[in-house]
Amino acid sequence: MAWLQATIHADSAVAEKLADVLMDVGALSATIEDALAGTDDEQPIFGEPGEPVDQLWSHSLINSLFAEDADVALLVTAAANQCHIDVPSYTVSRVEEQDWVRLTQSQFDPIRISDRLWITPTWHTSPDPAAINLQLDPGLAFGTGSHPTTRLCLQWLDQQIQGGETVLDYGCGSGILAIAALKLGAGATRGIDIDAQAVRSSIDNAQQNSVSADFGLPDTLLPGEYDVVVANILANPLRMLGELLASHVKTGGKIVLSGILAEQAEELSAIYAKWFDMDAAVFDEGWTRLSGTKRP
Ligand SMILES: C[S@@+](CC[C@H](N)C(=O)[O-])C[C@H]1O[C@@H](n2cnc3c(N)ncnc32)[C@H](O)[C@@H]1O
Repeated sequence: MAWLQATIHADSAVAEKLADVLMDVGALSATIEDALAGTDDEQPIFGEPGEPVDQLWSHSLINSLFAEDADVALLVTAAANQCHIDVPSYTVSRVEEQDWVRLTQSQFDPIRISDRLWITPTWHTSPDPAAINLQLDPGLAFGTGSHPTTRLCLQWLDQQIQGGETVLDYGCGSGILAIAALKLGAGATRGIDIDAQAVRSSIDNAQQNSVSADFGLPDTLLPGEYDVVVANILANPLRMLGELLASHVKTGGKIVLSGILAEQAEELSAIYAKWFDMDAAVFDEGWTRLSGTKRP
């Protein structure tokens, strides 16, 4: 089996509408990308939870798949007519069927966090069987270890967990931080997420790694103080959650915050300095980790 893929150059003002109409006229899929991705002129677009992104790239490409026997020229023309635009320039190529599972798996290699900590997909053998190995597959929840925000937190846990600490992972996603903390020797660990799918993924991933942590939605979090609270969420929720997160850290305990862009670090650090003696920020690929020690 094979498909036809049309790569369509679209004016950003109509790209979204054109992609929708392509689906209406018979495309099997239509995704919009930055036409300049991978070049010096690529345009990063950042979104925050609760702040919808209404921005599109200035030059967009629509990649649209059609059945092998579809008349792509006819369908693209019909879609352009419905959008009241000239037929855009496009190319058509043939996409052969592949072993998609194998292809996807080949894109995820084991990730080295430190000499002693690796994140390894279940279909790989661990590069260092003597190391602490988290077995984690890409799934429906954020947190495979490949993103700098997660890596920054994993590095902190790797360097700071001594053994026996209680840890709260707020915004647990795949559960990667809670699971890593346990594997590194932490004691009772709790993970919280607003997304029920993330809570389910965390429970599955903990089982996969033979560790036991409690995961739940925010309303399951009882008052109580932890030695460490780690939250890789994004600046906007972290601004609002300061009081709550601080209330869950013991005096002398640690807060670890990630998901913060470098330019947001100073402002976030000032907010959390209300409760914590803040450490110097650590940066990775434009992202920041903040940490601090709770004052009495
Ligand atoms: C960037 S992911 C981090 C996942 C994982 N902890 C990691 O480090 O890779 C952020 C997670 O926080 C969750 N989240 C966002 N806002 C939240 C909130 N207000 N309360 C709890 N969880 C939240 C999201 O659903 C998402 O799973």
